[in-house]
Amino acid sequence: METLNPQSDWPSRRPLSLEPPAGASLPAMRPERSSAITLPEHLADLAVAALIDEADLSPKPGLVDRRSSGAHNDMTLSLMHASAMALWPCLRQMAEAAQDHGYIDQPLRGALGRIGREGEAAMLSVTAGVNTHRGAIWALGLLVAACALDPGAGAQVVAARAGRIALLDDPAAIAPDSHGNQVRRRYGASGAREQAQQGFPAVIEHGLPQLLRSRAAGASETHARLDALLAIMAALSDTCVLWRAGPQGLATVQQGARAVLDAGGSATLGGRRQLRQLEMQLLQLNASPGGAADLLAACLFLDFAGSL
Ligand SMILES: CC(C)(COP(=O)(O)OP(=O)(O)OC[C@H]1O[C@@H](n2cnc3c(N)ncnc32)[C@H](O)[C@@H]1O)[C@@H](O)C(=O)NCCC(=O)NCCS
Ligand SMILES: Nc1ncnc2c1ncn2[C@@H]1O[C@H](COP(=O)(O)OP(=O)(O)OP(=O)(O)O)[C@@H](O)[C@H]1O
Repeated sequence: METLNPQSDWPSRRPLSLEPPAGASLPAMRPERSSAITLPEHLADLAVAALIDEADLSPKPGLVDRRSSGAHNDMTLSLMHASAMALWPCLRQMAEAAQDHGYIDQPLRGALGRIGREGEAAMLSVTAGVNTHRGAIWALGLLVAACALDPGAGAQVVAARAGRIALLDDPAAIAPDSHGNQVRRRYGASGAREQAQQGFPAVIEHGLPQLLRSRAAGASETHARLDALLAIMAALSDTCVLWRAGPQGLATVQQGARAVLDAGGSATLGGRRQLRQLEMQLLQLNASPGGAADLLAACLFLDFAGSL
């Protein structure tokens, strides 16, 4: 585990402005589907767009964004982009496997597990071993597969279907001594696996409703997405935070995220003050809400896919 070095001159340690940088473009809108591409290709396009929009979204507390590398000293924004793009073939193959198969069963689960592990290998080869998107491959892989099984379905149905896939055992899965598993043992916490198995409640009950509420209240797309991230952070048992900062750190992150929303959200002066304080706390804890970031990408994917 990393230790905080207050003397570090790494730019990510400095809390920077909480305003979107001058000249930053608005997040990309949903990529349109051209008649020349297949449904699995389109779903992979949407998932990669969601990953790139998540990485670009600024100012995110503790996470890699356009301003800095947050609490990470092994990742940059360009690495996140390269990693997201390297995942396109694996996401397309997961959607193809589901479309070809047509229903949920053990062989489909096995195929998705194999493709997911190949996707992780592709990610690690592009990033020279850095875990940029492990949790995102898991969440988005399940969601593209669920979407390919029934492209007209709404977000809640897609997420529930993804949960049914996640509930099946993958006989070929290796049980690594991952950070998530260690935190599960130490604190009895639930993590990425359970979140998927429950049908992504952090996205369906918190992230997506907040995205829609903030848009309806007139917030810009950037602020609506930041509010969605904060709503997920406030509700999630994020094993990335637990691993680096323990239960006390997780409580600080959840309460801090809730305080931004209670102050009116990221678009308001009061909310921005709270957000700045949360960012300083995360940097002091050397913690980053990586699980919430993955679920924001999942939320953006479901938002894009909603009108397929
Ligand atoms: C289930 C996964 C994510 C492993 O989870 P585990 O908690 O053991 O690992 P790890 O500590 O590496 O965490 C994974 C990542 O999940 C994200 N995360 C953390 N907490 C949460 C949470 N509460 N909810 C959602 N995501 C979270 C973080 O980004 C974290 O880095 C997955 O990598 C896996 O088992 N893959 C096997 C291959 C497979 O079956 N793929 C299928 C694709 S459909
Ligand atoms: N913008 C982002 N910035 C940082 N992490 C992100 C971002 N988007 C998604 N993540 C997720 O966060 C996870 C990386 O977090 P982290 O580096 O804390 O995990 P780790 O490699 O398990 O642990 P550690 O780095 O503490 O040893 C990735 O799996 C990734 O999916």
